[in-house]
Amino acid sequence: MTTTETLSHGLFTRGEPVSAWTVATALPVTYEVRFTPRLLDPANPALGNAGGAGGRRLVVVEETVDRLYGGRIRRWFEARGLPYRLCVLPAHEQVKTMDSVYRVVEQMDRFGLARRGEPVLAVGGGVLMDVVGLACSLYRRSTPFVRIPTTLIGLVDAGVGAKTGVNFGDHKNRLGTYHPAVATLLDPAFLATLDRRHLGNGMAEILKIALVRDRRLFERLDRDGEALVAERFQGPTPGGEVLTRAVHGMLSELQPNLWEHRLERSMDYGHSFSPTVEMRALPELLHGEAVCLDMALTTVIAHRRGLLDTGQRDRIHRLMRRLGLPVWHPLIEPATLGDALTDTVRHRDGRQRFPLPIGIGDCCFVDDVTAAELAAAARETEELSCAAR
Ligand SMILES: NC(=O)c1ccc[n+]([C@@H]2O[C@H](COP(=O)([O-])OP(=O)(O)OC[C@H]3O[C@@H](n4cnc5c(N)ncnc54)[C@H](O)[C@@H]3O)[C@@H](O)[C@H]2O)c1
Ligand SMILES: O=C(CO)[C@@H](O)[C@H](O)[C@H](O)[C@H](O)COP(=O)(O)O
Ligand SMILES: [Co+2]
Repeated sequence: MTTTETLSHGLFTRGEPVSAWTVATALPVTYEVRFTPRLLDPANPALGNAGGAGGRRLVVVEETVDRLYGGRIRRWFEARGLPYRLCVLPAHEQVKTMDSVYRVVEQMDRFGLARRGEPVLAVGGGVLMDVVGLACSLYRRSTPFVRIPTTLIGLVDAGVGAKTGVNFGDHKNRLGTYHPAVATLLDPAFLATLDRRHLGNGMAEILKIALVRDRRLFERLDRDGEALVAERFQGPTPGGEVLTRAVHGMLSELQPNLWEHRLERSMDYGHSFSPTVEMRALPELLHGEAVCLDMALTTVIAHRRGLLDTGQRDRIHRLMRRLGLPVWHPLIEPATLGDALTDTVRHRDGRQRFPLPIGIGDCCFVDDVTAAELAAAARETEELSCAAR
């Protein structure tokens, strides 16, 4: 058995007869998230430059978005004489499955996608982002893609992180990868056609960020949230600070722990019980609505623990209602919460690691929430919800 004295790159032996190797390397990842107004203006080159100019583009567009913007997208490419193919994909929670991923992979094969120089463009909401992202992370073991989010959740959350995924059986996001897009282009103009319910849905993920790390963002939501939803971020009420603070807050939390080696994650707030609740209610509840139910319950738990006062609890619930979001639902009950607790503990490697708000704008993590505490909090949340009607 030879003894290796020299250490080749990343391969370590210890000067003994070689029978075991340790391979260590780092995977450098850089990606850009940029506000890109007037994205579909043919004078704006961003759509074709993102991820590197040149080459053809496979453009995967969610079917509603194609109906609303597909003509402008086609005209953008044709005005510039750039070769492209547009693939229209139905993308909503009930088709967030591997079958949708395979549909994208089939289009990638038919297009004859080059491995590195032809990033796929994903244009749609969070479901489309997650499906196309997963297809790109699997295709030839990693294919670049560019995200163009068209919903509020997409703009501030699904479009800016590293996660891709689909549901499997009754389990939310059970299959997925960490595969950030090479670039995300944010154009709030897409919100002009987003319905009110989906705007409120996105506000829930912005409220998540505000409650655990950004009190000023909460103040902006409290002051302007209803008007921003009514105006779809296109009116006189200034929405730029809300969107910018939301994206900045998300990226500030994601960047240092992008692969989630640490499972105490403030961006998990609102996502301890919501995955189970969302999937059991499907298709009744949107993702953000389930997240809001989770936050309304955990706000009550935090209040019962003295982490925030009665005025703060009631102010948070009041804002949720003003944004058109639910504060309580029949699935917020002991059996469902118990099942959610069990699955979340598995997801967090054996501990609860529940983010709980401290006042408004900060959070801590706890591992000792009991079934009795959950049951009492669920009852109190229902009572508060009934009293507010
Ligand atoms: N990967 C992540 O980090 C991450 C983060 C947050 C949420 N998510 C996922 O995102 C999903 C929720 O995303 P979503 O709220 O965007 O839902 P969605 O993707 O289902 O889109 C919502 C609906 O809006 C329509 N739509 C999209 N853009 C439109 C526009 N500009 N105008 C009019 N209608 C438009 C679509 O047809 C769709 O029916 C969930 O599956 C959630 O798990 C992922
Ligand atoms: O919903 C998502 C991601 O899917 C985000 O809004 C959320 O903040 C976080 O990423 C949570 O960690 C939930 O993500 P997941 O691992 O359960 O998919
Ligand atoms: Co979420």
